[in-house]
Amino acid sequence: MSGIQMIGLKTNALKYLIEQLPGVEKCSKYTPKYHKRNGNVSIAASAGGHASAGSGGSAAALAALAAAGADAQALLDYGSDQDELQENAYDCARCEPYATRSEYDMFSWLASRHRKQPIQVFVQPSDNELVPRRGTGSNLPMAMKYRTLKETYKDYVGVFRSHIHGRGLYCTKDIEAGEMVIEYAGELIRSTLTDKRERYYDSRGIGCYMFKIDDNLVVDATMRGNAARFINHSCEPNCYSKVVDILGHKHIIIFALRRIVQGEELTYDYKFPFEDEKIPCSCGSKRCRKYLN
Ligand SMILES: C[S@@+](CC[C@H](N)C(=O)[O-])C[C@H]1O[C@@H](n2cnc3c(N)ncnc32)[C@H](O)[C@@H]1O
Repeated sequence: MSGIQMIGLKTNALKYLIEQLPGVEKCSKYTPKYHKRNGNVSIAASAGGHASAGSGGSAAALAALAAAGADAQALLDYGSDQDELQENAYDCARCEPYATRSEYDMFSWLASRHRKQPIQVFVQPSDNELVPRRGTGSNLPMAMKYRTLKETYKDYVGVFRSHIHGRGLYCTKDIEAGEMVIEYAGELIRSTLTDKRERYYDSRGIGCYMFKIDDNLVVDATMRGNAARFINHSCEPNCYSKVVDILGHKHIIIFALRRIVQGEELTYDYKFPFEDEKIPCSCGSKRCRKYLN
């Protein structure tokens, strides 16, 4: 098998596409099969590009081309009036950076509208139905519940595009009231460091994700964290956050305020302090306070 065959250049579908590339008319040694020069088109180049087989093809092709009208002609003319092809500044289109993505936001793809969100399924369990538990809402010691949470939380949550803001965390499997949902994980830092870090993140255009534990400690989830950092605020939330002492260490745990069904966005009240510079709230709840702070 020749190299040309191996990369598929002998397949008709590829020939059909390549012959439409801008600048192709400059390949003087190549005779186009489908997109003949000067608008002289073969059968397969008709209208939608679907090859019509059989002998009466040329008449059908002409009819189809006439039906396609200006569009087909525009396709054939494409590139013919371009004198020089532009060189790619990065040598190759594959090396070109994405123009629409923020340079430092590694997770902007999570908000893609092409990521299918979990479908909401409202099934109320009947009173005598045994609700499956995963040991994060039971009367077990906090350390045991926390261990179960670490092992299971990824089965229950997922990050998707949010109607509230950017990305949000969604419930992918029903969660019972009182259960641990996820830990707000990150780097535990002294609060004296936060201003310096915030300035650094701002200067680099990096979105800053921090959660205050108390006056001395802050969890910085900006560079090292988990999906909890994508939880949006709601004035009527379905979760709440609580600082929990587990074996002598402080952890921020997000708990379910009520039963949450698959497909619901998880939210908690940020309880931001009142400030003059307002952040408008878009939680959309009936009891929305209009601002986050
Ligand atoms: C921890 S992030 C939440 C994740 C964020 N949606 C993202 O995609 O990165 C917190 C920021 O999200 C925005 N946000 C969260 N909840 C909001 C709400 N209800 N209304 C408006 N903006 C909100 C605010 O800019 C807030 O500072």
